[in-house]
Amino acid sequence: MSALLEVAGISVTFDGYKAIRNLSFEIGECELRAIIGPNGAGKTTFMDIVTGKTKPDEGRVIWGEMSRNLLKMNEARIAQAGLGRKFQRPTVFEDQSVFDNLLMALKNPRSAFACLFYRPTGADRDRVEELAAEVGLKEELQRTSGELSHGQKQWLEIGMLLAQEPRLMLVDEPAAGMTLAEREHTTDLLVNLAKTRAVVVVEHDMEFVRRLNCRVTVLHEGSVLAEGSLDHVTRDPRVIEVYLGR
Ligand SMILES: Nc1ncnc2c1ncn2[C@@H]1O[C@H](COP(=O)(O)OP(=O)(O)OP(=O)(O)O)[C@@H](O)[C@H]1O
Repeated sequence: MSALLEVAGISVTFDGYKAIRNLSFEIGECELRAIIGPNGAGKTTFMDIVTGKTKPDEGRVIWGEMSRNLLKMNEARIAQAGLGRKFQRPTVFEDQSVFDNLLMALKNPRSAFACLFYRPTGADRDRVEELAAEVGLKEELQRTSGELSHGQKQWLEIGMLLAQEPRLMLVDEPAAGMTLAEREHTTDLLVNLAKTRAVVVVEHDMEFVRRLNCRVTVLHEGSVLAEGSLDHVTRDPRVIEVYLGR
């Protein structure tokens, strides 16, 4: 399997502290991957580098079959190239309905002129309904987004990200603050999404990661410490040491 995203030998230093050290990582098309690691392991910085928010001091970040160099692109161009990122805190427009939030997220022309005269087409409405069904919000389309539960807001934001048709979605701590039922829905949703695109989930909740039933990458001190199934990595003495030995 050829990689969709290839990160090779990246390093980043902040004020003399090496937050990422010679880190390499690959993910293929339609692969689901969990990234775990203790606080300060470099998970957020890693995602910042892949999405163009932070530039590494060294290394390569290569994307897609054309082997495009993401380090030469800014955040907006990286997003256009097909990398979508979902941050931990939902940022939906609370005063707007679920329908309108999804509609605004559709991949339509975004010039000021086009926005001013924008009227949704039948195809736009169908796509919004499809997205709502995909994330489990079909019954909530007319509700004001601010009324949704925390979990539902997260799903709405995942739907808004999906509207941009990313080939790789980076999802930061989706389970945080969710009820058990919401967590279960979210794992099913992510597993389903990874059937048609690559999904990277950064998560602390091990039960959640277990339910994802996917390959796991363990980061520690800015490098990959272990990789494999959750059972494989949690049996690794170095991983046990990092999580329990201090
Ligand atoms: N802008 C910055 N300036 C200085 N140090 C930074 C900066 N960003 C991150 N760091 C440091 O780099 C290291 C990695 O941080 P990062 O946030 O990537 O870890 P993390 O694995 O996401 O942690 P958490 O699980 O707590 O979110 C930490 O020691 C952090 O303090």
